[in-house]
Amino acid sequence: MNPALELTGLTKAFGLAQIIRGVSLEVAAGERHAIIGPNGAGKSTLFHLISGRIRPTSGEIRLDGRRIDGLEPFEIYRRGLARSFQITNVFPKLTVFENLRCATLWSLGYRYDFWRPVERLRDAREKTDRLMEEIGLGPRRNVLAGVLSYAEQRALEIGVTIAGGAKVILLDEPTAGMNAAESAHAVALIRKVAAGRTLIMVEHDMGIVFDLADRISVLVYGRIVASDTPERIRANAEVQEAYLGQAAGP
Ligand SMILES: Nc1ncnc2c1ncn2[C@@H]1O[C@H](COP(=O)(O)OP(=O)(O)OP(=O)(O)O)[C@@H](O)[C@H]1O
Repeated sequence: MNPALELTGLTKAFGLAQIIRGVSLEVAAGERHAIIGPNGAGKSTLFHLISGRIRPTSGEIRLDGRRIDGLEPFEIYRRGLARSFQITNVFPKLTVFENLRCATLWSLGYRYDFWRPVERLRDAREKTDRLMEEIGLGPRRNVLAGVLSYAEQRALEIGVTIAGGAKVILLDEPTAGMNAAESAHAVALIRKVAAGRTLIMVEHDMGIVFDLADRISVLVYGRIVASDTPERIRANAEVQEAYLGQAAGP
């Protein structure tokens, strides 16, 4: 079986600055994979490369065995990889339901079309309702997104991300800015939406990373210095030295 996502010899330079310096990584289907590393290591750049926002200088990216490097972000999205963009996907003056329906309609192939058949709209409504329940926002159905709590907005944002039926989801710091209770709630949600999907996340909170991830890759100055189970990463001396320090020590 192909890995869900495979990076081979990936590099990215901005001018003379080599930011990603030969990253090879396989993420299995269904895996929850975390990418950690110090500030400036290149984690966001790696996400930009995978999601098509920027193109690699060299190397290859495969989604379920098929090359995606060089494709536009919307083409990569259509092939089943979606990335959360932290709030920016959410329209504040639309309700929770309307936000999710927008994303669902788009994913079902609706564009502005006067003649669209009503049956398919019913499909969209049902799909939207299921999605809203999945992310736990059923009780907030008719609330404007702009007045949701921050954590609820992040949940909505995850809903918008998965609306298109993506099999691989990239989450960029999904608990950033949350208090402990909100983070715990977000972790439960991530666990739920990750079921049956492949998840790759960048997260700074080591408690969450070690709790959620099946495997962890440590990126330091544009190179993966270790990629392993949480237990082995915790015990890895090079990782301790490069990044974790006391924070995740045994
Ligand atoms: N468009 C760009 N042009 C030039 N340099 C860039 C560009 N984008 C990122 N960089 C540089 O690449 C390096 C890695 O940045 P990146 O944001 O990927 O790191 P990161 O691991 O996500 O950091 P953080 O944990 O702080 O978010 C930084 O030194 C940054 O200044």
